[in-house]
Amino acid sequence: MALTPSPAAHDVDLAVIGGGTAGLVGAQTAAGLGARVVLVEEERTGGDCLYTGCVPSKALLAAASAAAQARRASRYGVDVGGVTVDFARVMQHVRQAIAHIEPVDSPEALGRAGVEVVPGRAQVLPDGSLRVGVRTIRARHVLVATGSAPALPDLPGIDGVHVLTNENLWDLAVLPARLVIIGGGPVGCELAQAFARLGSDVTVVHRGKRLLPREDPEASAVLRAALEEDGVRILLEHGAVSVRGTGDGAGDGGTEGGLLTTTSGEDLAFTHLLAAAGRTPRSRGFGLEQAGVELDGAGYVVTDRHLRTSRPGFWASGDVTDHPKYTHTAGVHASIAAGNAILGPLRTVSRIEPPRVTFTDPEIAAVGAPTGKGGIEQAVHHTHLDRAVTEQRMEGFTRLAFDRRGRVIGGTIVGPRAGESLGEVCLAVQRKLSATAVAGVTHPYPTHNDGVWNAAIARTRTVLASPVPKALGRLARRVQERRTR
Ligand SMILES: Cc1cc2nc3c(=O)[nH]c(=O)nc-3n(C[C@H](O)[C@H](O)[C@H](O)COP(=O)(O)OP(=O)(O)OC[C@H]3O[C@@H](n4cnc5c(N)ncnc54)[C@H](O)[C@@H]3O)c2cc1C
Ligand SMILES: NC(=O)c1ccc[n+]([C@@H]2O[C@H](COP(=O)([O-])OP(=O)(O)OC[C@H]3O[C@@H](n4cnc5c(N)ncnc54)[C@H](O)[C@@H]3O)[C@@H](O)[C@H]2O)c1
Repeated sequence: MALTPSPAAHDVDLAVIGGGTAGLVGAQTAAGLGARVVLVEEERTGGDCLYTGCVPSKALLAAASAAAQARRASRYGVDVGGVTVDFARVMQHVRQAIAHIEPVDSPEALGRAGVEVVPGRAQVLPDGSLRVGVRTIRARHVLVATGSAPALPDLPGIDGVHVLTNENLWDLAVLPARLVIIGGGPVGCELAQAFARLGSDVTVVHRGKRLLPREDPEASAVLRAALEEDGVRILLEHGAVSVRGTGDGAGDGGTEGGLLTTTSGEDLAFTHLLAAAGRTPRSRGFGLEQAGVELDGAGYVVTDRHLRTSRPGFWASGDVTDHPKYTHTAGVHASIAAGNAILGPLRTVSRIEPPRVTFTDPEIAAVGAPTGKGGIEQAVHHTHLDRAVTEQRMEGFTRLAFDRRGRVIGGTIVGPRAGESLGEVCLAVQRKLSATAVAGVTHPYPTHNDGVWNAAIARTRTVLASPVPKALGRLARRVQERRTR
């Protein structure tokens, strides 16, 4: 959405720098509490999630999934015929999804919520005020919500080729013929599957031992098999060493082709190269450090549990901090930071590892304590999940982690729409529900979400079969027998 300059200069309660998810939620939270709020945005409100992250990537995956489902329909006895992908229309669908959501994040919507949007780049002055163009904003509190940018691997030759990132990918007019992706994290995996299913020849070069290294190892293995079934070539424990442009892929928005040399000495030819190798915080170049806001070694804004920075009156949330980089985390943390700024430091960030979903097929969904690390766990493999059987989608599993008191402290679900089933595990973890409590709730049959119920029931049975509950059961029976004598 285009921004138009606003003239007035006045003091406010909260100035927000950045109009992505964190900035939008922080500004609206403070305005909802009756505060006078301005939000400074240098490009367009909506941020990464709307324009270059969650929304376009999920829209692309939806198109890719349609292609994959059509190709695989014959497993159900349904023959669809040849599948053709019209990439221009796929990208039109992606833009339509963005356009549908855009008004919600627009300066007009913010204005209606009581937030004044100031277009331009905020510069923090040593006295803590902000300069935006010719305007100076003196705010009682400042929320830094400037997000992160894609990290470009520092490789010899990389300056000589056009590198795709999540920022410029959405300008592609032609489907990449040979796409090499550096990185096997969430961005690399989601986009590898999307492009492979749309018809690109995709190779992922990942230096870790497994894809999604932060998730359950079995989830990584299932995902690897799924991507390979889609035709993705996966090189694990492989780094990129250098890049050389060859010009082969020219003709698509100036993108050149080239060769990427890996640590094993292999030359991978590409028409398009995508960097999905992590993020860099946008914390430098606008006066934060000079104003006394401490950054860590990687450049993230250092915050305490109330999301205060080292400079009094300055708060931070979202990707610019060292917290997990998800839209929901950015939003929740921004709401905490803005509320604390206006009402006093009442709320702290949760210590629970936040929910996360990698939207591949199958989806990899997890929350709380990591699973697959050998704690108290209960797994249900989806060969025993009737809905998965009916859809021939039995490759996944549901694994719950428990503490010594039998409470759910984490879970991983791998399967179709696993992200939708994760909500219940989030509730159980957040509210410290026991396996017995989850097992005691009637769930509809047959659903993918049954995996959570079945795991809780299996755990409850295991606990009941252990010596102490058995002895208690015997004791209760004896008491009843005596009473009835
Ligand atoms: C490809 C991809 C897919 C993703 N998919 C998901 C997903 O499915 N689910 C999920 O939960 N998360 C997902 N994420 C992560 C999610 O997008 C981010 O965690 C989230 O957008 C971070 O929001 P933010 O507000 O911190 O930053 P941003 O959205 O980056 O917003 C920061 C804003 O600050 C502005 N800005 C920066 N500096 C200044 C300045 N000095 N003055 C004025 N303005 C400034 C920028 O222009 C920008 O608009 C994905 C990320 C990527 C890259
Ligand atoms: N569905 C979602 O919620 C979703 C989707 C996409 C992104 N995100 C967020 O965005 C963040 C960034 O994602 P990402 O995938 O770019 O980063 P990441 O840090 O999660 O993963 C990048 C991977 O690339 C590997 N790598 C880095 N440099 C390399 C090199 N030179 N050669 C080979 N491998 C290399 C790293 O070992 C790492 O595991 C994520 O942490 C996540 O929070 C979320």
